[in-house]
Amino acid sequence: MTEKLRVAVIGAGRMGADHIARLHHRISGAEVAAVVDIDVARAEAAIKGIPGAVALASAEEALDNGDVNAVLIATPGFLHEDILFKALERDIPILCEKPLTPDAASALKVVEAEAKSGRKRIQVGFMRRFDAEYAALRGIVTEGRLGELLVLHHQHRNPDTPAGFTNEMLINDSVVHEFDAIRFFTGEEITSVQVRLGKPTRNAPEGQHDPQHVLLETESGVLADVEIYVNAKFGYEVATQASFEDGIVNIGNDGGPYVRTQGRWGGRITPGFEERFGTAYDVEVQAWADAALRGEIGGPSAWDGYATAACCEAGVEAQRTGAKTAVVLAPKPGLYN
Ligand SMILES: NC(=O)C1=CN([C@@H]2O[C@H](COP(=O)(O)OP(=O)(O)OC[C@H]3O[C@@H](n4cnc5c(N)ncnc54)[C@H](O)[C@@H]3O)[C@@H](O)[C@H]2O)C=CC1
Ligand SMILES: O=C1[C@@H](O)[C@H](O)[C@@H](O)[C@H](O)[C@H]1O
Repeated sequence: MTEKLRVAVIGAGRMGADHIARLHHRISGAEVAAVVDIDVARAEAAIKGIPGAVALASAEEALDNGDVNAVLIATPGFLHEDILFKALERDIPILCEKPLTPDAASALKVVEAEAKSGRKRIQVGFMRRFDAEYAALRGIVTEGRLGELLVLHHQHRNPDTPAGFTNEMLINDSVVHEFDAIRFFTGEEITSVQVRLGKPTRNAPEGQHDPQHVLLETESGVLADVEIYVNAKFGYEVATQASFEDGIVNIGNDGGPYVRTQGRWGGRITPGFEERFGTAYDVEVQAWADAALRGEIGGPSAWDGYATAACCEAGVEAQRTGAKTAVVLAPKPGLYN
């Protein structure tokens, strides 16, 4: 049995660099063995101060490296499929940043390949499941102490978007987390998606309609709505209000110390996802490492990656047509039950 994960991190950009620091400083049972980036200077900068780590220019090279026994994929989503297949072939633990792949057909191919192998190796980076408040809301649903969950209201607000963030990316990059969170809270699949485009902000770049309102339904009829607003300027805020038969639960609203000083009162809004979900990412990666050392996964599976990809596909179609669009899933392989 492996005693330590020797991880190849593929992609050393915003998220990859954050995961490299986490693996190096805070995660036990796992170390950075290699960092891959097409921008080799970036990979070299990322391994500085990490003894024994090497900078490489391709995922193939990393996966062929005898010192590597696990992989964390943090390249843009359209590059995930190829690396996933190579890593599955090597039968090593995989933590794949969301999205699993950018479309349902390719995600299903990954699910089918893993199911054929008979063992789950892929964990998908839906870190919100590891946030204490998300887990608490899921706990309230499963305990049933507030009765049935009826309606979910989600807000997903980013201060701004990186260059090249397209209209579809509001769904594929951002709302994908809400699809997963709604599936997580309810324990159900999403059955339909509708997208409404209202009055846009002047702060959105050319070609991007922001904000958007996404309306969803789950198998038992729970209704959910998501305000996705990615040029909201004021800070990074991701919150949910859940209506139950016997109560209302809010998570993700500004917490932290409420300070009164020098004639002012208030707190701080997190500037980005690294700060808002920093602890959740730590817990996520630790859960992955612990489970991988037991030969298991410790969080959302390739099926979750596939199901959310199918929601995104319906969402992008709904963005275009404005119509309520069904989410149709392939039969779930027994491995994921
Ligand atoms: N869970 C979460 O909250 C978040 C997840 N993500 C996900 O993380 C992944 C990476 O996103 P970011 O770090 O924001 O992107 P980024 O653009 O900052 O970084 C991507 C890196 O991959 C490198 N790269 C591109 N092609 C490559 C190739 N063929 N081989 C090796 N390296 C290559 C780029 O040079 C760059 O350094 C995406 O899947 C994204 O959806 C991103 C932000 C937050
Ligand atoms: O995954 C993420 C980004 O890719 C995405 O662009 C943001 O909207 C999300 O809040 C963040 O968690």
